Amino acid sequence: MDTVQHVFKGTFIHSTQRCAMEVFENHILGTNSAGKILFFEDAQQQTKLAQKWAFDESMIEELGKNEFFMPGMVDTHIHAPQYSFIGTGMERPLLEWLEHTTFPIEDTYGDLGTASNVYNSVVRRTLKNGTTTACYFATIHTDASIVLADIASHYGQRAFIGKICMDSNNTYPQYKESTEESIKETQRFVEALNKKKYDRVKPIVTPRFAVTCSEKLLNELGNLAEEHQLHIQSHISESLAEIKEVLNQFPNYKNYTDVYDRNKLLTDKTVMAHGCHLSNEELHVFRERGAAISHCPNSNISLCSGFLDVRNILKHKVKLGFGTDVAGGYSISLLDTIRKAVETSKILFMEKQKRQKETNEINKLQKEKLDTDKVNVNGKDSILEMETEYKVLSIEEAFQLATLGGCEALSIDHITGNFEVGKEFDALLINPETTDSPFEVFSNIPKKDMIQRFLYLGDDRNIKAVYVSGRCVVPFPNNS
Ligand SMILES: O=c1[nH]c(=O)c2nc[nH]c2[nH]1
Ligand SMILES: [Zn+2]
Repeated sequence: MDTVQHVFKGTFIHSTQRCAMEVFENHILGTNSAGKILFFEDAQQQTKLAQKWAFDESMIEELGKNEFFMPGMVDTHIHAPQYSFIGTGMERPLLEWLEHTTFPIEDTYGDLGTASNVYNSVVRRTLKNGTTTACYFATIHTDASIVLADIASHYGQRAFIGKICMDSNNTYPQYKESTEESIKETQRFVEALNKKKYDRVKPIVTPRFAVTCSEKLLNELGNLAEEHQLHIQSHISESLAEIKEVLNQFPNYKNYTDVYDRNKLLTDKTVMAHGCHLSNEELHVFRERGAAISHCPNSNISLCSGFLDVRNILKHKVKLGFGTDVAGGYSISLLDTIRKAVETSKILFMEKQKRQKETNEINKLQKEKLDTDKVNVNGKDSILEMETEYKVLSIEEAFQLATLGGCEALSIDHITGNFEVGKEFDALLINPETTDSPFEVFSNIPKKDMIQRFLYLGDDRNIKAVYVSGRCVVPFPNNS
């Protein structure tokens, strides 16, 4: 029989595919030595569960009155080396920002000391802020990318690590590799990570974006991913200038999505960052392939790239997770992403409302004109089509996307993402009443309101502990 490792009692919140947020008060959850959830039931079943699973009731860890567990958050898109310049240099649009800020700094990561220092910081900082799974871009340097994998594994973060591939760079030519080198080094990187047999760290094939990749490179990377059944990540349709560049570089392709799709880079293990300007036709292809989008609202605003219409992505049933996109995004916290995603959706809502009002007014004038002129021929064609009702992304839906949604996007939702029995326990213990909490909990506040307040106002001071696969990884052990 499974040995019980932890038993927690108190309030738990999580999402399922059908329900954005479920709150379970007075519940009891047990994990085994493999970090999997053995039981999750009403605490009235405590004695029965203790007998069934042969644990002593004195081992139960009881949560404080307003404390609760939530699933760990999933950052589906983050650039580890860019953490060194987070919060600076965002006055330029994407392509200029890459040329002037990003490429020159990433180019220095051939130095393992630099890499080790920054990668230690970014893994610690993300974990402390509740990122239990991170999907990282590193740089083109293979050995430094292996260092990132070692560090993520050392701290117990669940991670995908990508050694960046790019064989063309018109704006900063010293930062690139030859096509052959890029493929050979990706193979070496994948082999090195596989050899290490990490528990929860995996390689991910990472063409930077079509702008810095030749067709041959994209093609070979697609073959490699197919042969070894690997995950894939890249960027797509982030800014209009980028799309123009891609259409110029790849004249024989129908659109940006087609460039990745015809090179086998759009699979059910693919996560593409941004997608702000994807057409509905392209979203259909995403849906058919089972490929995911990483929504990075902080970066989309910071680099003035565009607004992603989350509602339209969900309507097309494309898998969707959240990304901080550090350092195009200036915050490593997914709580910030949750807020920016809701705000972006509200901005789109207001824009649509304004358009609807104007459409109404035009239609009214048009109708009056038709009536007075008694013009009937094709009269209906003059009436503008009304937008159907637009529903703003709720804070609960944003919570769902930051947790279970991220796991779906990375195709690990069968492993973790909520508190279903059998899944690995990736979780955050939240204390809304910690002494230096950035918000107050007044007495008798309803639980749902307190949770909302944490999502809008909380930060790492409220994250008392972080668990990945049942192992407590924050607070950090004394010697690490
Ligand atoms: O936000 C972004 N950050 C990057 O580093 C990058 N590279 C290509 N496209 C990109 N977009
Ligand atoms: Zn990015």
